[in-house]
Amino acid sequence: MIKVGIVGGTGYTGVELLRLLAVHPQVQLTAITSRKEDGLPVADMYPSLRGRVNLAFSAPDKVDLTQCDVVFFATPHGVAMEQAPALLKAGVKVIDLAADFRIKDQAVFEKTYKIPHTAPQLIEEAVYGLPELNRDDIKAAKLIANPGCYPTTMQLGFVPLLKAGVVDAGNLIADCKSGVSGAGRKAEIGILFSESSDNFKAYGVSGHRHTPETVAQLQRFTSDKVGLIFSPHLVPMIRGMHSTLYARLTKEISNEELQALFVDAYKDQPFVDVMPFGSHPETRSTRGANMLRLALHRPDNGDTVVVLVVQDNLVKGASGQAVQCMNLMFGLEEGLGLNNIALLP
Ligand SMILES: NC(=O)C1=CN([C@@H]2O[C@H](COP(=O)(O)OP(=O)(O)OC[C@H]3O[C@@H](n4cnc5c(N)ncnc54)[C@H](OP(=O)(O)O)[C@@H]3O)[C@@H](O)[C@H]2O)C=CC1
Ligand SMILES: CC(=O)N[C@@H](CCC(=O)OP(=O)(O)O)C(=O)O
Repeated sequence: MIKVGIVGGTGYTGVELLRLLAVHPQVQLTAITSRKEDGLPVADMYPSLRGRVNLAFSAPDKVDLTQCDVVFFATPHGVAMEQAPALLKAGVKVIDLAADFRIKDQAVFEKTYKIPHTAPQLIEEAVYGLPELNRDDIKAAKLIANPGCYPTTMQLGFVPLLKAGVVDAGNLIADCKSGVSGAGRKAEIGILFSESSDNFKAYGVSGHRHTPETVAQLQRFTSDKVGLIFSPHLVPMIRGMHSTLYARLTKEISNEELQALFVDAYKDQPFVDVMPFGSHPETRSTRGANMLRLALHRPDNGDTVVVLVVQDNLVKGASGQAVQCMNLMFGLEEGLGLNNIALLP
C-alpha cells in the first residue's frame, strides 16, 4: 500500500483528493493537514467521508510527513517549495497541485506569482504532470508540478494542431469559463453566492498567471513562436470548465483530416474523449469524473478551427490528474481509482 499524506486537506482540491483516494485500492491515507482544523475528524467536516476516512486533520507541524511514500500539496502557491526539499531528501515523492514548479524560468515564475522561489534547485528536476503529453517522464519523476486547470484544457486542445503544423501558432485564442470552485474554498467577496450566482463576468483578461505556463508548454510542440490570448470567465456553477479554443488554419486540410489528428493523438489516452466532429460537449458530462472531452468545429468550412473542451476543474483539472500522476509514479495502472462515470444529470 502507498502511504499518502495531503497538505491542505480542507480545501476543494484537498477534499477531492480524499474522495478519490479513500476508495483507491492501493492507497493508505496516512496524514491530512490543516492549520485551522487541527484535531477535527475529517468526516466531521465532510460527512460524505464518514466510514471512509477515519483520520483527523493535524496541524502541519505536528505530523511527520516523512513516514509517507508520497505527499500531495493542495495548498496555495509557495507552500510546497518550502517543504519539498526535506521530503525529497527523505525519499518521499511530492505532487504539488499549485504552481511552484510549473514554470521552468525562475524569473518568469517570480514575476508571475509575485513571490520569491525558495527552492530553485528543484525547478529543473520537477516534471510537468500532464500524462497525455509527458507520461514517460512522470513515471520516473520524484517531484510533480500538476498543471493548472485552464492550462490542461488549452494544451490538450491545441497540441495536436501545433504538432501537425497546420495552424498559426502565433495567434491562438482561448475563451475559457470556470465554475466557482476553481477559486478555492475561501472567504472572498467575488465568490460569495450573491456575487457570483445569477452573474457572469470575465477576469484577468489583460494578463492571467496561466498564460506563461501554457505558452511555455505549447512551445515544446512547435518551432514557431507561440502567441496566446487567454480570456478566463467565472461562470455561475460550482464545478466545471468549458474552453473554446480558436486557431487559424495555415494549410489545406479537410475536416476528416483534422478530426483524425485528434483521434490519433488520443486513441490510447483513457482520460481524453474525442467526440464526433461538430459535437457540443457539456461540462456536466465530466462532473466528478477524471475526463476531458473535446470536439472540433470549422464554422462555414472557413480557415478557423474551433476546439471545444470540457472538464471538471477539480478532477481532470486538478486532483484526478494528480492521482493519475501518482499511479504512473508508482508503476500502477494509470486509471486505478479514476474510472467512475460523471454524474448525470
Ligand atoms: N480549485 C481548483 O479548481 C484548482 C486549484 N488548483 C490549485 O490547487 C491548490 C489548492 O487549491 P484549492 O483546493 O482550490 O484551495 P483552497 O483555498 O480551497 O484550500 C487551500 C488548503 O491549503 C491549506 N493551507 C493554506 N495555506 C497553507 C499553508 N501556508 N501551509 C499549509 N497549508 C495551507 C488550507 O487549510 P488551512 O488554512 O486550514 O491550513 C486549505 O486546506 C492551489 O494552489 C490552486 O491554485 C489547481 C487546479 C484547479
Ligand atoms: C475560477 C478561478 O478563480 N480559477 C483560478 C484558477 C484555478 C487554478 O487552476 O489555478 P492555479 O494555477 O492557481 O493552480 C484562477 O483563475 O485563479
